[in-house]
Amino acid sequence: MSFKVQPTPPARPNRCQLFGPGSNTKLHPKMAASAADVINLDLEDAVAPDDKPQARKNIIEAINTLDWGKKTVCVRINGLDTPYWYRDVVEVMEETNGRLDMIMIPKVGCAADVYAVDALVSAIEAAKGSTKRIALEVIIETAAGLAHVEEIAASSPRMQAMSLGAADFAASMGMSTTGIGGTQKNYYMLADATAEGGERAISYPDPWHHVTSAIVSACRTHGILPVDGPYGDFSDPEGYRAQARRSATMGMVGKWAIHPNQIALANEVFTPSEEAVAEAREILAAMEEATRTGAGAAVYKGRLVDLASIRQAEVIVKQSEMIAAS
Ligand SMILES: CC(C)(COP(=O)(O)OP(=O)(O)OC[C@H]1O[C@@H](n2cnc3c(N)ncnc32)[C@H](O)[C@@H]1OP(=O)(O)O)[C@@H](O)C(=O)NCCC(=O)NCCSC(=O)C[C@H](O)C(=O)O
Ligand SMILES: [Mg+2]
Repeated sequence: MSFKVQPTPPARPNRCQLFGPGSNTKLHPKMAASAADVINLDLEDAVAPDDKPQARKNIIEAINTLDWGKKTVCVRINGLDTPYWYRDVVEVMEETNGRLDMIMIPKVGCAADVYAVDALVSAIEAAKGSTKRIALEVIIETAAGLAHVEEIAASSPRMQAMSLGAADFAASMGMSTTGIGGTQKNYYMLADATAEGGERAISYPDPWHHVTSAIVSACRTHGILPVDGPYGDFSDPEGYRAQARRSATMGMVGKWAIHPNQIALANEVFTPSEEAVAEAREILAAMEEATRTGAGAAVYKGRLVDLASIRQAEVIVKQSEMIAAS
């Protein structure tokens, strides 16, 4: 272990982030009543340019009047390369009544992008005399975002979460796909022609593996929640579940939903199952017994468990306890 202790991320559930355009007021009460942990009211790509001013007003109205329960309420502002973003921050922060929790910055490419928003947010908080500190979440969805992911994670004490935006990421990287998340039909492995059995098996690796791993590593280093972004085909629950399971296995804590039928899937995958929690507790018990007898390792169901297994098991138990307490 490094002398620098790995910081713990914010202890709040972030299994599902439900998105909805600020321009579609019909969706806002449904979002508030949903089972998502985080709500992302969107001013960016789901809102047409001419609709941005009205979308800001709608979002302010929704934040001020709807019952959001214990949800984390977040507004996605426009990118820093647009003329919209500063008014997004100013209007939403000045005209909401304290229920806003977080601002999401899309297409972040370097730490200075976060610094700029942090400066504006700080000035508005000071001017309002607000004691609540608005958190920041960023989306890694450009080549520059990936190249600078670690400095972005370290950019501000307001940083709470970092999401992967698969669609913009694919575009920025020049990837030959229009799919949003999931495996891609032209990204496949073909078994060696000389392999036994005749038929050449096809498998589909995860094209998002590298950026997912980079986000998780940057987030874990700096105590931030790593989150998987959208899965565009909301009529494909199995595809969503498979993508979410891969992300969870890689260390992400949740995933976006762009349609209500994805919420339960995210909550299912990112809530440790009773079976997983029971097994983790058994591993902890086995290691406690081993430690008591002076051994550094033990055998659990025919496999080795050691001190690292304690840390792995604790991740599952702590996550389950945090979700139960929320
Ligand atoms: C995608 C949609 C436009 C589909 O909407 P719709 O045609 O209304 O779907 P349904 O008829 O199947 O809806 C069934 C009921 O569910 C309600 N609904 C739909 N969407 C939502 C929602 N997001 N939150 C809450 N409730 C919702 C409908 O009103 C129906 O209700 P009822 O009539 O009472 O039965 C729509 O789902 C939508 O707008 N989704 C959000 C799109 C969005 O925000 N996109 C931005 C995020 S993804 C992104 O930006 C990419 C990323 O940045 C990247 O780069 O990867
Ligand atoms: Mg995007």
